[in-house]
Amino acid sequence: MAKLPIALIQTRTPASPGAAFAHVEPLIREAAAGGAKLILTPEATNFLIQDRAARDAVLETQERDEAVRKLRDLARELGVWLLIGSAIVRSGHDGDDRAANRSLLIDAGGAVVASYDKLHVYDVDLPTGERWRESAAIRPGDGAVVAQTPWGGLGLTICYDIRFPQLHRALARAGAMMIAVPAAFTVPTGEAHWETLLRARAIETGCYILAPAQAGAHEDGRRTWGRSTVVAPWGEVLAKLDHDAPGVLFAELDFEAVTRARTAVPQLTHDREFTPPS
Ligand SMILES: O=C(O)CNC(=O)[C@H](CS)NC(=O)CCC(=O)C(=O)O
Repeated sequence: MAKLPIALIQTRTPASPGAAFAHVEPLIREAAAGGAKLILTPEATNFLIQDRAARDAVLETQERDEAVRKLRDLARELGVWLLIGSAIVRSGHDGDDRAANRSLLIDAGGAVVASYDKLHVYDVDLPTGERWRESAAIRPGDGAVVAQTPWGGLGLTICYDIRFPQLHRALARAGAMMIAVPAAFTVPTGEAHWETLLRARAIETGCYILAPAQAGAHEDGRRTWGRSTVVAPWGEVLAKLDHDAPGVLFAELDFEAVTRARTAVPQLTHDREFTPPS
């Protein structure tokens, strides 16, 4: 099969959907002009805000969110597939006013062809004093998704999901050849864990890992790690933005590398049932 030219977009997303679209649009145009057929953006592409009241003031449904609508039009105009790594949108669940942290896969005609709500939410107290309670504002999803693309299965995950290897294994066993890991990693955990986690998930699954990241000092005062990365199925870093500025990262995926990795080490067929430790 022919090789697939892709691009990861690294963003420093602002705090409103209008500004967020204006920020990401030229980067996506650059990616398409460079030949990418599949373009992936980070977690929280439609706005990045910590403050709950400020977030609620701009929160919209997936259909009404300004950035999501304009990104769908842009995918159609450019004739590319676009993974909105995530958009923060109304979850649509009665009696739960929390949002969904949702990946949306847009086809080259602008249609939403797959969506995934982040499963694992980031409730963590870091040694640096940074405190995160994502569950207060985000309703976690409850299903895993392998989206079908013209090039093969694309497993959908978001950020903190990278720490749960069983999810990735399930995606690979269900046909994923690539796994998306759109992120907004914190700086201390990015420095210590980011590349190692991405490489480990690639090695364990024999999938390409595509990890577009939020980067740098955001409007709302937070800092994210950046370092958007593509890892090949054998575990080597194929491409990386080694900084925390916005940018475009190009790579070419060769799915024969998936077959080669899985033939060399057929671990996905070697899972065993076992008695749990007591
Ligand atoms: O809330 C938003 O606007 C966007 N979402 C995030 O920033 C999320 C939840 S707070 N961040 C992570 O999952 C970081 C994970 C991480 O850093 C790790 O696993 O170490």
